[in-house]
Amino acid sequence: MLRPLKNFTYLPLINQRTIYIGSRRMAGVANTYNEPVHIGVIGGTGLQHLPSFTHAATINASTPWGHPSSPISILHHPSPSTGKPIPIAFISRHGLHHELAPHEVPSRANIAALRSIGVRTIIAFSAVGSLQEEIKPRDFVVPDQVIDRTKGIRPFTFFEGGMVGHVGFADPFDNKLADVVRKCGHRLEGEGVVLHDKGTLICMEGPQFSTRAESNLYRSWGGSVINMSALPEAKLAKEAEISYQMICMATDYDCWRGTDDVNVEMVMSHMKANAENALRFVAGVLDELSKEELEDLVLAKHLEGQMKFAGAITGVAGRTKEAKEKLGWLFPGYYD
Ligand SMILES: CSC[C@H]1O[C@H](OP(=O)(O)O)[C@H](O)[C@@H]1O
Ligand SMILES: Nc1ncnc2[nH]cnc12
Repeated sequence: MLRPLKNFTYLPLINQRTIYIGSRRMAGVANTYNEPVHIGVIGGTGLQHLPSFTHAATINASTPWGHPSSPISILHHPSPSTGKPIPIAFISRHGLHHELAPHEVPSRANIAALRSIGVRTIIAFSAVGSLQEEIKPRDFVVPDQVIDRTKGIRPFTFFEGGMVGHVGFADPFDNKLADVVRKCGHRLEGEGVVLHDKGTLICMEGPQFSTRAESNLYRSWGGSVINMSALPEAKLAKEAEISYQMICMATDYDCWRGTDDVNVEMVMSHMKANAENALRFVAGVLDELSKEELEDLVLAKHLEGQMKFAGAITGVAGRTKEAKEKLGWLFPGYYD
């Protein structure tokens, strides 16, 4: 069994009386959850809900970096080994109705809110364009590298305003978690799921799609797939000592082929047609992560404490009160 974290801090909660599951409006779901939740899922385009899970609570979180993209839904996933419910925290990246553009997603609030309720492992889902012929629309990719083509307009770090931190980002995703995700994806192969084990993900600024010249440039760099959402999400997860892996589903060939240029309708129709596989993939990963032998991975024991030192480069005399307060909220006890 996963144990409660030490130093667990509860979120300030705001009363909420109404929650949404799928298209159903439900009243009376709890607005607090008194156990730590270790696994988070961030749903992207076309994956705004995880409808097959039991909805245990809806948390309206507030962080020093604002409110997350959506209320956090606490979902119960039955552990395949014990049958006991494992709680999962779900956030819809673009809001409950896709009202947030990629550059408007409050990634710091999303990551900070998830960490504050105990989350140490995040599975993030994304609809991506394919930059390679062999990655066909509806194929899944577990990327292992990222090229940053955002434009510096999104807040991208927790360490600023009087406390400097430098975290390693050579591997933007968590290799151990990636292995679990790949294993689960391969189990579904032959049932309509095609999985590519690796890939370089280009994260562009958007919200406009790429020009043809850009698309060809990214191909010449060895890019496999493209989206607008991996960054700063993956950077912030790394800073927050959270094990993070993105699962990508190709929805188009961007515009490099010269025919069938990407548009929103194309993305949504592939997402809709393959949503069942996407949900099965995520559920399979959650099944696996619920196993007792993966407890240390789920708790990201291998990352624990790394920011104590990475964030202590600023001498005590140089630290501002505001930075100390904000980082103290994220990492209770680290910089006392
Ligand atoms: C609707 S097409 C562009 C949009 O789709 C992807 O979203 P997400 O990564 O959240 O699934 C892409 O990153 C863009 O935000
Ligand atoms: N071609 C594309 N470019 C950027 N983000 C995307 N998301 C889905 N398809 C995309």
